[in-house]
Amino acid sequence: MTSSSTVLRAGGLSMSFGGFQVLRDITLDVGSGEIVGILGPNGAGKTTFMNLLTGALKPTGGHVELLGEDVTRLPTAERCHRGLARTHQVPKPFSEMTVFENVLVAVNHGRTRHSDDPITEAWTVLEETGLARVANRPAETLGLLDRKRLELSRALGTDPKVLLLDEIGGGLTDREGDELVELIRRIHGRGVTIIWIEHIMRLLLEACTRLVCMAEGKVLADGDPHVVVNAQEVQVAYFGTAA
Ligand SMILES: Nc1ncnc2c1ncn2[C@@H]1O[C@H](COP(=O)(O)OP(=O)(O)OP(=O)(O)O)[C@@H](O)[C@H]1O
Repeated sequence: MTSSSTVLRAGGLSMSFGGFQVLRDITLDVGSGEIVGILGPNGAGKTTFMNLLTGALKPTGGHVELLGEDVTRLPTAERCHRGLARTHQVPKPFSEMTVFENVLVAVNHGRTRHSDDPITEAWTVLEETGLARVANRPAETLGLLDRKRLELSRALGTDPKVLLLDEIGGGLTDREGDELVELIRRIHGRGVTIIWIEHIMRLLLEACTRLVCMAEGKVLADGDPHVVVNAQEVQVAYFGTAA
């Protein structure tokens, strides 16, 4: 049974592509106010899992609950209106629009609550994510790091209750990584629950209250981040050898 503080629930989620089973019976409850990191080797099924949570893919088994309601059959846009936003591993902005316009679209069309002042709200997001300096540039002219910041900005523009991040830290310097952790903590401090898929373990250990390790489409370990990272089965799955 889902606890009253559970904001997102994967109930026995499975996914197959043709005869290839990518996810096997994944059950995960995410409570309000958690920052849950998800790590696992390439091909573990992390992005597929996120795609099932957001509705980009329909599961071959199991269900998804958002804020206590079954949303398994709802499309991505409807889940977004209910408070579930994501970033993509490969940024997907509206390329010919400016950075500001991209976020304005999110503010105007990604929320249930009508914004009385979408321009100020979009600007506030860009200031928070550090993109105000390039607000008037077409999105297609941004480098990779700013495209990732724009992914995050567009997600924040929808005013999410639950934010899913897919490898947003890749390619950052140590200092940029520190800034990202700080930003994610700030967003979390406003009451947003966060699920963060990432390969950079340092970032997850610094930011997350809980860590889940996936391998071969299953949850291998789930709990305190330092305990999970040091678990022998996680070391073997992730590094190929025990520490
Ligand atoms: N649309 C698809 N059709 C067929 N196979 C797919 C499809 N999407 C993903 N897969 C396969 O499912 C497996 C899991 O992929 P997924 O992208 O979810 O893994 P991941 O853990 O996110 O990996 P990475 O860390 O490399 O991003 C991989 O073997 C992948 O090739």
